[in-house]
Amino acid sequence: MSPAVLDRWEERLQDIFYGRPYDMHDAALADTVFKFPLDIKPFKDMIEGMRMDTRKCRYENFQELYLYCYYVAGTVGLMSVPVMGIAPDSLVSAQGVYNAALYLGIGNQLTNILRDVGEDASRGRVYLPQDELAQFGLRDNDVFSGKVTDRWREFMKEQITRARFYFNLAAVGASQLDKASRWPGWSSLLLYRMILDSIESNDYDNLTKRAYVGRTKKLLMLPLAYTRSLSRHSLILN
Ligand SMILES: CC(C)=CCC/C(C)=C/CC/C(C)=C/CC/C(C)=C/COP(=O)(O)OP(=O)(O)O
Repeated sequence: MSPAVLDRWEERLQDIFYGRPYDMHDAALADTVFKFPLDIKPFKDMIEGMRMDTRKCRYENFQELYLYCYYVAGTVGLMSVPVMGIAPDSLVSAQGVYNAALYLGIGNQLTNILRDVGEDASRGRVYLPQDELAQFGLRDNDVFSGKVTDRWREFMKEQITRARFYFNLAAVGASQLDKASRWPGWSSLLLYRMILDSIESNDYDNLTKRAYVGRTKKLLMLPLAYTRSLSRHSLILN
C-alpha cells in the first residue's frame, strides 16, 4: 500500500465521519457511524499501523511489536465495542471492557504473527521481537532457514504463552458485552486461540507449516463459547 493511497483513505475516512461517503462501501461505514457511538481515533490509528507496516519489517523489542499490534488489531477491538454494546449491568467498567476488547485484538494479532512466521519470512519480514530471538540464541537466519530446532521450540513456547496471556485479559470483558454479543465475542476469542493449540500440535513448526483449525473443531467449539457466554463470571480461561 503506497503512502498516497493511505493518505487518500484517511481523507475518505474523515469524510465518512462528516457524513459524506465517497462510494457504497464508505456509505455502509457512514451508516454504522450514524447508528453507533463510534470514534474516529481507532480508524485513524489503523491506517497509521498500515503506514508503519510499509516503513518497517523488523521489531527491536516487544514494546515496538505491541504498538504495531495495537495499531492494526487492538483498534479493531476498540471499534467493535460501541457496535457490540456493553451490558447495562456490566460487572466491569466501560473502560475495562474496552481494554479487554483491545487485548483480544492484541492476542489475535500475536497469534496471527505466530501462525504466519514462515509466510512472512518468505517476504523478508520478521514480526518477532529481535531482542527475544537473541535471548534464545536465534537470529533472522534461523527464521529464514526453515529449520525447527529445540531453541526455536523453546522460543515459540514463550511467544505462545504471551499470546494466551492476552486472551486471558480479553476474557474479563467478553462476558460483559451486551447479551446478543456475548456468544460472538467468546467465539472470536476461543476460535482464534485454538490456532495456538494447532501450532503446538505441529510441534512448533510454523516455519514450513501454516497452523489451522479444521471445520469440525471450529463447530465443536461453538457450543463451548455459548456456554461461556451464559455466565457473567467466566473470568479465567483454562
Ligand atoms: C472481548 C471483547 C470485550 C470484545 C470483543 C471485541 C472484538 C470482536 C475484537 C476482535 C478484534 C479483532 C478481530 C482483531 C483483528 C485481528 C487480526 C487477527 C487481524 C488479522 O488480519 P489479517 O492480517 O487480515 O488476517 P489474515 O492474515 O488471517 O488474513
